[in-house]
Amino acid sequence: MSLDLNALKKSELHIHLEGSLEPDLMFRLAKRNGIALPYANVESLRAAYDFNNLQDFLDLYYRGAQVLLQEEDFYDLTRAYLDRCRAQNVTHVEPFFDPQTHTDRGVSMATVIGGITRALKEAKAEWGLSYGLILCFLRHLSEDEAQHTLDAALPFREHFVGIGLDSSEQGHPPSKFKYVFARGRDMGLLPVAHAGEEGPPSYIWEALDELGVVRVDHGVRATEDPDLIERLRRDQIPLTVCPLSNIRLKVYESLKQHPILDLLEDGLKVTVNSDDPAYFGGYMTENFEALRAQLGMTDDQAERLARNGFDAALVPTT
Ligand SMILES: Nc1ncnc2[nH]cnc12
Ligand SMILES: [Zn+2]
Repeated sequence: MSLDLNALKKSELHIHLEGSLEPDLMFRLAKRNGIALPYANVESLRAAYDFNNLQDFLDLYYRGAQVLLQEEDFYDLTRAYLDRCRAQNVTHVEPFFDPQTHTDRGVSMATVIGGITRALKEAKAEWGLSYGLILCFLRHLSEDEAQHTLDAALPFREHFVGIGLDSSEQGHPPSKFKYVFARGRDMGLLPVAHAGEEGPPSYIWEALDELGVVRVDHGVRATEDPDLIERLRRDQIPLTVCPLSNIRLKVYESLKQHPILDLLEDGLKVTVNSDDPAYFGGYMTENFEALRAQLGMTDDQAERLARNGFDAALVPTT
């Protein structure tokens, strides 16, 4: 009998809440808010989930997020994701949210953070979930806009523990956000950043040396730079790897080419995560199952990957 990957206790460190918006909820919220979607039904929306790269996906992801308007919408989104966590024995989560995607449409920071944290607190009280929320800056926008976003979030400082960097990677190096990250660090916010998903290894170096990140999101292109691999191993910098995402966004042609298990065996602190599960065909269990089916992940490797998810957490886990 092999290990039950759904029952395995797991921690998720790389999940965009907006990326957990399932098509049926998207349609329900569109109806509730009187928003027209450019798709006739859930099936035709799902059929559009055929991406050639990160930008292709982001275009749909930002459009989908437009159905989120009221506090209740952010609550329903987060609650639905946390219900999946409970069903898959994910007992700790450190989710990202993208305030600029919402505040730029006139939705207030209070509405966004209020809905998300209500669901997180409820899950903690109901079934003992532990969590830490991470506010992400959109890297295709300017550093000034990121500074304004941090200002707008300050009244809610107690509700998030970290700052992150996401959206279109190519052409938007981490160094572009050096000052806002320095300010966030001074406030005690823990810095993380997407780097080396589509961007070159130099972006991972910048995330480490210029933003001072304590964890790298994706980071898979580190495999192109042996000195960087040595740095990540020496300092045990966690990588939040997202296998199904990397296939859907064509970072790798198939999981058979994915380096996650080689990185694990090389002594790097790699973790398994879902990224945008509603768009990429799976939550945590499905990601672990794909690694077993396609890469021959052993039970021992699954247990080490799951344990790394807890070791790499920013805040205490249950
Ligand atoms: N995989 C990803 N990379 C960069 N930005 C994102 N925003 C949501 N998912 C993302
Ligand atoms: Zn991501």
